[in-house]
Amino acid sequence: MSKPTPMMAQYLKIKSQYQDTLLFFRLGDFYEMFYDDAVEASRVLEITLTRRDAKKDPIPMCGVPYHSASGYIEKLISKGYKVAICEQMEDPTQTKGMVRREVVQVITPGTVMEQKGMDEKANNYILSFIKEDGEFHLSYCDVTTGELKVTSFDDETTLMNEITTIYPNEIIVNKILPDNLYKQIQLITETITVVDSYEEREYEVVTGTSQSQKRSLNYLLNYIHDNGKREMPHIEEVVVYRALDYMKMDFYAKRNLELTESIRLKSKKGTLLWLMDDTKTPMGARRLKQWIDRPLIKLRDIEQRLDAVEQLVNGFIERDELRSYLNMVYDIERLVGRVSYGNVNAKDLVQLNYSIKQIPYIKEIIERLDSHSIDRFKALEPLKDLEQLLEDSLVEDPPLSVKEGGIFKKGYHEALDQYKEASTNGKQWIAELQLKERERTGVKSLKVSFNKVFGYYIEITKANVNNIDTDALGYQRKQTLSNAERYITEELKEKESIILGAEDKAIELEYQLFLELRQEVKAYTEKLQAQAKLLSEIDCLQSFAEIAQKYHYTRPIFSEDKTLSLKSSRHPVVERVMDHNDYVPNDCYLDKEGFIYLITGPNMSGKSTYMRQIAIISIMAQMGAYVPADYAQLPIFDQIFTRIGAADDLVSGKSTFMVEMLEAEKAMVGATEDSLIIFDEIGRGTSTFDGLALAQSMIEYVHHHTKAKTLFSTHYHELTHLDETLSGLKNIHVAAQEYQGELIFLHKVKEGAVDQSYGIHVAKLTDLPDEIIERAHAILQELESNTKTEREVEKFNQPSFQLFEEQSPSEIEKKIKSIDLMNITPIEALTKLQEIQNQLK
Ligand SMILES: Nc1ncnc2c1ncn2[C@@H]1O[C@H](COP(=O)(O)OP(=O)(O)OP(=O)(O)O)[C@@H](O)[C@H]1O
Repeated sequence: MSKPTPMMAQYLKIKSQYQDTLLFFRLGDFYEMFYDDAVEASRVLEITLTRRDAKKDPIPMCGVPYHSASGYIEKLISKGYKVAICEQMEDPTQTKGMVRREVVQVITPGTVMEQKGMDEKANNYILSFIKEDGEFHLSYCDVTTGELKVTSFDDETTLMNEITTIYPNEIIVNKILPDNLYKQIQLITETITVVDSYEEREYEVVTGTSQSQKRSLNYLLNYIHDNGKREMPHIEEVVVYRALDYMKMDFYAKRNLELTESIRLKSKKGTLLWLMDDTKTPMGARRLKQWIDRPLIKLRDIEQRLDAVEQLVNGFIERDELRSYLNMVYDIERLVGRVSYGNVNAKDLVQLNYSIKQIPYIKEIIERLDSHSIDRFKALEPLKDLEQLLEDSLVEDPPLSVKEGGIFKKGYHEALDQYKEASTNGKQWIAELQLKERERTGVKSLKVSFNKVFGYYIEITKANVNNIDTDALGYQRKQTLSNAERYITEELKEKESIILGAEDKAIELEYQLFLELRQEVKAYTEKLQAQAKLLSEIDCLQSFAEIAQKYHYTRPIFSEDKTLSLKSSRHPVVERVMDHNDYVPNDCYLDKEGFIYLITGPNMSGKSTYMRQIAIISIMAQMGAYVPADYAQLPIFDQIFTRIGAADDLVSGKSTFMVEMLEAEKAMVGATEDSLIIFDEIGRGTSTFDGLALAQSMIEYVHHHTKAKTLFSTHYHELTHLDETLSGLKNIHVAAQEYQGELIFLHKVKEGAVDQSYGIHVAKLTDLPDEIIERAHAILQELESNTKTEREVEKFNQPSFQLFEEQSPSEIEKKIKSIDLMNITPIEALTKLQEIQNQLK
C-alpha cells in the first residue's frame, strides 16, 4: 500500500481510536466512510459503494449527505451498530492546510437520544454488570429519561432474570464473559461492549452505593459520558433496589404468560400490557410496563395502589377529568432529557410548557379525592416560574430548527425587536419603492424583487426598456435576461444592507437567546423529573381504574392463610378478544390443605387458558390493579414458575425436552410454599412412561416438600389416581360434551377427572383429510382393546410403579400403608413386621 494522503492519514488515526464504530467522517457537505466501514454501511444502508484513488490503491468508500444523515444513522443504530460522528472543527475557508477534525459524539444503541422509530412507550436501557467476590453488581440507565438503578445479587439465575426484565439495547461488561453466558446474553441483546480498562471517576449521582456497585456504575456512566461527550445533568440520583423486593418471574414465565410480548407475533397486541394500557402519556405507558415486569410483594405497597385505584373507580367524574388533562401532557421525562443533552428545540419547549400548565388542574383533582393513598401525589407542584418564562418567550408554533429564527415573541428581548423592526420596516420601504418607481417610469409591470445572488433589484421587461432613460433615473444595469433587464440603485443597496444585516443579526441573536433559555430550563431538571414521576404513576392508576370499570373487574383481597379463592374469574386478554358474553368464567379454590390441582380435559377445552388466567390474576393483583373476577382472595406470591408449550430455544443448543426439564428443575428447586407453579402437560416430550414417571415424581415432590400452589394439566389419565395418596391434590377437569360424534367445548371447570382426550375429535375440527381421521379412529380402537395386555406387561417390568395397579390394594398393603411411621417406636415396628411376615407365610 502506498503512503496515504494527509487526509487519509488523519482518517486512519481517528479511526484507530474508534475501532468498534462506523466512523462518519465529515468532508464538506458529506459524511464519508472508508474501507470496511464503507463496505458494511453501503450494504446495510443500500447506498452506492465507490472507490477513492481508483488508479493506485482503490479505497472502498461511501457517503451520505450531511443534512440527511440522521435517518441513515438511525437505521444503523437500530441494527445494533455504533456510529462515531467526526466533524470539521474549523471553517475550511478560513484554514490553511488540513482542517482539524474530531469525533464529537458516538451514538450507540444504548445511548441514542432520539430516533424516529424509538418506541415512546418503552424505555431504552443500557446495562452494565460486574462480578466481584462471587457477587453480581448490575446497573442500568435510560439516557433519554435519566433513570439510573443498581442492584446486587449472587446467582446467575437472577442475573438472567434481571437482564430479560430490563431488556437493554446495549450491555457493557468489564471483561470477556464465559462463553455460555455471553451466548445467552447475546440472545437478548445484540450489542455487547467489552470494556477492558477501568477508570475511577467521581459521580455525584452514585452516593449511597457499595464499592462494588460504584464500580459497576462507573463502567456504565463512563461509557455514557465518553460517547455523549458532554455533561448530562438529567441523569438522576441512582436508586438502589433488590430483585427480592418484587415478585420473581423468569424470562419463560413472562413470555409464556404473554405479559408484554405475544409469543407468536412478538408484538404488544394480545398481551397483558396491551390490555392494561389505557394510559394517556408515554411516561405512564413506560411506568406501566415497569409495573408489569415487577409486581409487588409487600402488602402495604399493594394496598396503597389499590386504595388509589378504588378512589378513581368510584370517582368517575374525577377520573374523566384527569384523563382529559393527562391527555394534554407530553413526554416530560424525555423533553427534560433533551434539554439537558442539548438537542431540544423550541417546539419541544412549547410542549413542555403546555404540559406543566396541566399540573395545577391535575393537582386540584387529586386533592378532591380524599384518601391517604393519594397523599403522595400532593407533592404535585405547579411550576409557575418556568411556565411564565416559557410563556413570555416562545411563540405558539415555532419552527423545528433553532438556527433560522422565528422562535421568540415580540416584547421578549429589546434588541431582537429592534432588528426585526428594521427588517420589517425595510421590507415595507421596498414595497413602497415599487409603487414609486412604477410612477416615475410609467412602466406598470416594473417589479422590485429579491434573489440570493444579487439581493434586491428592479426588473423591467425588454419591451419597456427603450421607453425610459435609465441613466437619468440612476439605474445601474446588473443583469440582462432574454426578456428583461435588472437594475440596482444606490438607495436600494443601502436599504438592502440594513434589511439583510438586521435579519442576520436577529437570527443569530435568537439562537443565542435560545441557548440561554435552554440553560434556564435546565435548572428545573430535577423538579420536572419529580413531577414527571408523579404524573406517570397517576396515569397508571387511572388506567387501572378505567379498565376495572370498562371490563367489570373487582378489587382483590389478600389472605393471610395463603388461601386462593376466585369466583367467576376470567382470562382478561382472551375475554377481551372474544365477546365478553362468550367467555365462560370459572372458580378456583386452593389453600394450605389442598394446593395442587391436577387438570384434565380434552384438547382445546381451555386448560392452558384456565391456568394462565390464575397466574395473570395474581400478577394484576400484585401490581395493585383490579382483577377479572367477581370475587378474588389471593395469597401474595413470591414467585411464579411456568412450563407451558414447546420452547424454541434452539440457539442455545438445547432440545425442547431438555429445556422443559431445565424449566421444571428451576421450579422444583426454586419454589417455596408461597410460589405458584404452572405446569402444562409436563413430560409429553418423551416416551409415555418416562413422561408419566417424571410427571408423577414432580407432583409428589411438590406435594411433600415444596408445597407451592400448583396447577398441573395433563393428558396422562393415570395420574388422576394420585388423589388417593396425595391429600393435597385435587382432580378437576374442563368439561366438554360429545354430541352426535361432535365435541362441544363447555370451557367449564368442574370437580373430578375425565378419562378421555378426544384428540381425534379435535383433529376433526381441522381440515385434515377424512381418511386420516377414520384411520386414527380405527387405530385408537385397536389400541384400546390391547391396552389391558400392554399394561400387564408394563406392570411386570416396573413392579414398583404403583400407578398402573388397577385392582384394589391387598390386606397386607393396607396394613403397611396404615402404619403411622412418625408415631411408632422401633419395638412396635418390629412387632408389626413380624405380624406381616406371619401373614405372608
Ligand atoms: N373459559 C373459556 N371461555 C371461552 N372460551 C375459552 C375458555 N377457555 C378457553 N377458551 C377457548 O378455547 C381455546 C383453547 O383453549 P386452551 O388452549 O386453553 O385449551 P387446552 O385445553 O389447553 O388445549 P390443549 O390440551 O390442546 O393444549 C382458547 O383459545 C379459547 O379461545
